[in-house]
Amino acid sequence: MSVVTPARTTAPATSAVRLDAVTKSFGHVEAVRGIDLDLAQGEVVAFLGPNGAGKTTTIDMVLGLSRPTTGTAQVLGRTPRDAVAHGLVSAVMQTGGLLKDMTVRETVEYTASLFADTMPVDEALRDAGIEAIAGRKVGKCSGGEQQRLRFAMALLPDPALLLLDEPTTGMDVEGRRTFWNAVRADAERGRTVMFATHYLEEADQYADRIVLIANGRIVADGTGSEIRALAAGRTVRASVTGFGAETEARLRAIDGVDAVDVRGEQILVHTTESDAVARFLLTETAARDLEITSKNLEEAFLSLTGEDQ
Ligand SMILES: Nc1ncnc2c1ncn2[C@@H]1O[C@H](COP(=O)(O)OP(=O)(O)OP(=O)(O)O)[C@@H](O)[C@H]1O
Repeated sequence: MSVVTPARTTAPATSAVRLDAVTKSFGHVEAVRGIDLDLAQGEVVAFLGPNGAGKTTTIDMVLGLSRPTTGTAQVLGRTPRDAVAHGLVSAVMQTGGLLKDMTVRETVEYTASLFADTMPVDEALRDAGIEAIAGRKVGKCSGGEQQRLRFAMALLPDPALLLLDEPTTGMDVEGRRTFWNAVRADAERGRTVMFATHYLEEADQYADRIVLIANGRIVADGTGSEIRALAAGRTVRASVTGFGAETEARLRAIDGVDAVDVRGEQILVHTTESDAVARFLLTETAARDLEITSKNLEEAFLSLTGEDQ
């Protein structure tokens, strides 16, 4: 494998990742149902979504491990396979691929020997924050240390794009923090990073941009605070008889209301201002059985995709 065109010399106008109307089906399962995505070079982007959302399937297509059923995937203006073959893309996966009896340094040295040209092993160890444990056997490393080791291995070809698929699953809080600080410090130097996660806090803390995915579709795309606002809302439910279009319009006009669903006598409102909505329903309509619930991220995903209806 040869290493060409480091990130900084690629034309800035080229997207790091570009997906156009990408779908992926496995038999009857539509894992990805039409994703358009454009990542600029140097962005740190979280791919956030619940189990089965289609994160891994999408990342596999960006890595060239599988092809879209329809649509196109491009990485730095090339096909994913071509980009990988040119050493432009690396990945840190959740598990696998480490030999317990080798030391951390030996593992990185061995991986480096598989490439025609790599960054110095010491530099990769340093950037991944594992210099101090370079002499330790892999089998004696914690889960977090092993992930930083995988990160060091992924850095060797100095890839323009780094993909991480739920890299901190099973790690404790401290392990997570150390891991992400290493990734973030490295990204400051211009690398594009795309990572999949279940954790809103992780996405919020370490990504510049969050792409929210559910049921194979992008349901929101924005900064951490924009996405947090979606998850921070509450759901107000009530039964109302004689709820007309004019009342519904007034309800929708209340600040903070972002979705109103009327099904027969059941009214369901998603809002960041649940007190104002409750007050309106109780004083201006014949609402009864009013209930306010916090919306967790999973519910936010479901209502955004309409899967809860
Ligand atoms: N090889 C496959 N064959 C059949 N179905 C698959 C295959 N790979 C994925 N799927 C299905 O596609 C959907 C999306 O899976 P995917 O692994 O991409 O989700 P994910 O967001 O990465 O989930 P998780 O967070 O649980 O890893 C799921 O319903 C999954 O069962």
